[in-house]
Amino acid sequence: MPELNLKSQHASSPAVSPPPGTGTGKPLSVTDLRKTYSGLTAVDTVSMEIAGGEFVTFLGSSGSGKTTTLMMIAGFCEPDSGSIVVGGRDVTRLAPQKRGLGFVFQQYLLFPHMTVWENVAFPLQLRGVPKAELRRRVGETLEIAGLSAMARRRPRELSGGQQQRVALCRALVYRPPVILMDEPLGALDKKLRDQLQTEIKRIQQELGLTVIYVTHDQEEALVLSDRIAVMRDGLIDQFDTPRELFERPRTPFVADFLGAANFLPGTVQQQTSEQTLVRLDTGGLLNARSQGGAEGAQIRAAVQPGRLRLCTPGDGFCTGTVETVTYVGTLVRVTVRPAGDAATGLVRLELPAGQAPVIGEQVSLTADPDDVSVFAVEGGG
Ligand SMILES: Nc1ncnc2c1ncn2[C@@H]1O[C@H](COP(=O)(O)OP(=O)(O)OP(=O)(O)O)[C@@H](O)[C@H]1O
Repeated sequence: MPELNLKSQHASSPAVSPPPGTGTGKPLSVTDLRKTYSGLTAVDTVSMEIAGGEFVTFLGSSGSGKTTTLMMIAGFCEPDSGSIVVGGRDVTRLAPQKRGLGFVFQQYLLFPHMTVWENVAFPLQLRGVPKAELRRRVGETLEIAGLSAMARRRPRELSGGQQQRVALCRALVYRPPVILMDEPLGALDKKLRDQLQTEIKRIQQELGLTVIYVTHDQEEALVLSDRIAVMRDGLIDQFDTPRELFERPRTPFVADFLGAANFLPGTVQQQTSEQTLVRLDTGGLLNARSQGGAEGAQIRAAVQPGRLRLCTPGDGFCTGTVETVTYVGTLVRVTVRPAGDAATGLVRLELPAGQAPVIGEQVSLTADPDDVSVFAVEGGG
């Protein structure tokens, strides 16, 4: 893929000058959106406010309601109730083509008999854009996506990644106020995905687009998004920045889905307004910043593998024996069998490779209270 020099252009003049009033993404708000399919609730009162120019991702496991929510915003699926407002205009009952939104799906849906140029020009022709204007816009859009040299090719003469970029161009070319993308990189291999993620993010920032993106890939969501809505069973568990989701997960599901957290069982020993002191089932004491409930309440303390550290014996909240050590580039993944409680299970750590312990070594573990979240155990006092 040709390296685009959008960064340097960004400071002075954007690579594409957005037509007045249409180039920058518009805000979007969704209120109490709900959809059921013969008794099954696919989306359950989803509400959110998205700012103009924001990149928002719906992240969740299969069947959590991501696509249904996106399709309701797009207009391809009628909500049972709720409303959708784009740039101050209520579009809830409008046909998809009247909402003026752009779409990019996993299937590229390019016209096979048309060239790249013709595919990208198509939405402008539909809208009756004058020829000179059309030529300028198609040319600019292809350039942004690094496709100018391929304008005369047909889709079958392109790689999967190139075809997906054409699909992206087709959505970008008429500068919609919001672009909706449903797993657009789902069919591509990892390397191409990484490349295109960078391209999508760069173009989005360059043009100030509002993007709503659907994926079940946590890493992709973290790389691309200003904010992520983590969905489960048709509801948004948490809608926050990647950092907040990672550092302050509000539910065990978010802690687990975002970072494959360790969950350590214990009881609240002392609760102050600032901290929770937890007596772990393994015997040690662990401080957490978040609220854990009344003293004696059963909880689970969640901490991400990358936030655990090795420490000198006696300083940590738990000791244990190293069971596995796996090198992953500059990091090492370590599992530790904690002493004191067989039910706690293995604790997973991610350490800089230079700090790797050896299998069989006795280690002590510690964590900063800011990195520990505490969740009540349902029915647990
Ligand atoms: N047309 C339909 N008819 C009946 N049930 C549907 C229909 N579309 C979706 N569902 C159901 O609604 C729920 C949410 O589906 P949805 O496709 O929104 O989930 P998703 O999070 O996008 O999943 P995936 O990642 O697998 O695409 C699922 O239980 C699904 O089976």
